[in-house]
Amino acid sequence: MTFMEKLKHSSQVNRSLVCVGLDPERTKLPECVREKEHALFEFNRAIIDATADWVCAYKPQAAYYAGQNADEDLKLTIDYIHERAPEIPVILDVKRGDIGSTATMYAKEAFERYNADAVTVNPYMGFDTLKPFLDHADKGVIILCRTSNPNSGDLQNLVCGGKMVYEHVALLARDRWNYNGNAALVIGATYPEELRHVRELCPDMPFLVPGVGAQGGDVEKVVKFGCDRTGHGIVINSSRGIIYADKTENFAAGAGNAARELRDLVNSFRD
Ligand SMILES: O=c1ccn([C@@H]2O[C@H](COP(=O)(O)O)[C@@H](O)[C@H]2O)c(=O)[nH]1
Repeated sequence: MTFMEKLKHSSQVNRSLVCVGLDPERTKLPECVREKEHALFEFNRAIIDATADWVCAYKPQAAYYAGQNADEDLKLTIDYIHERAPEIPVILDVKRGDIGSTATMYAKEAFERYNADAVTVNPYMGFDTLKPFLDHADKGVIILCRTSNPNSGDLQNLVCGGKMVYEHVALLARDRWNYNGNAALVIGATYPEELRHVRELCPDMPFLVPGVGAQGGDVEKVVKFGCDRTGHGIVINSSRGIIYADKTENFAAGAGNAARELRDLVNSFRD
């Protein structure tokens, strides 16, 4: 199955538009796992077991593994998701972007070394830097468009040629970069009006929407403005809001409850 087919299937089977962000920070882990070998993986494994029935995707953010000298934990985590919940796609959040020859190696890293189903990419350097990812027709390529952070408008809202930069990105993704039907966009939950606008520009494209939970995005607006005409088309990510819902040794059950509650809240706003 391609990433797009897998995502459609998992969101239907689990009736979910929720993605759990697997962004574990060693110092924040409960004591019962912190000292274990491969502590990040052990933490993730318990979270995956507790949430697999409530989500449509998992999104490990690569920085949490690279920054804590834990690449092996990332590999173990992705392998475990494929084994334990093979129907749920893995989005590797790395926001890559570099010249074509280097991008080819980044694509190999994401899709061959880590066996991710989809990857996030930064479009700042243009099409030739995205092509090595987009050419993997079975993999998802999720392009930063209007990101959730406070200063995302510094560049993304600049007007050139009568349109803002993020609008150019959305139109390029729709008209030029989606030649394999595997492109998607990142739109932050913290910018619901922009989400509404990009949905108008790209009625059929899937969106990864981070920024609910810890960043305070409005779930109702995300669902109402972001869903496509079939009531799908968005993957709503929450990382800290789910994985740290309970900081005790009952953390996994707490994450399971938080994921189920977010799924149900999202579904309460779907048509
Ligand atoms: O615009 C963006 C793009 C990516 N992210 C990533 O999503 C999660 C959000 O974590 P929370 O704990 O739910 O705030 C994190 O991995 C970011 O790197 C984003 O927040 N905004």
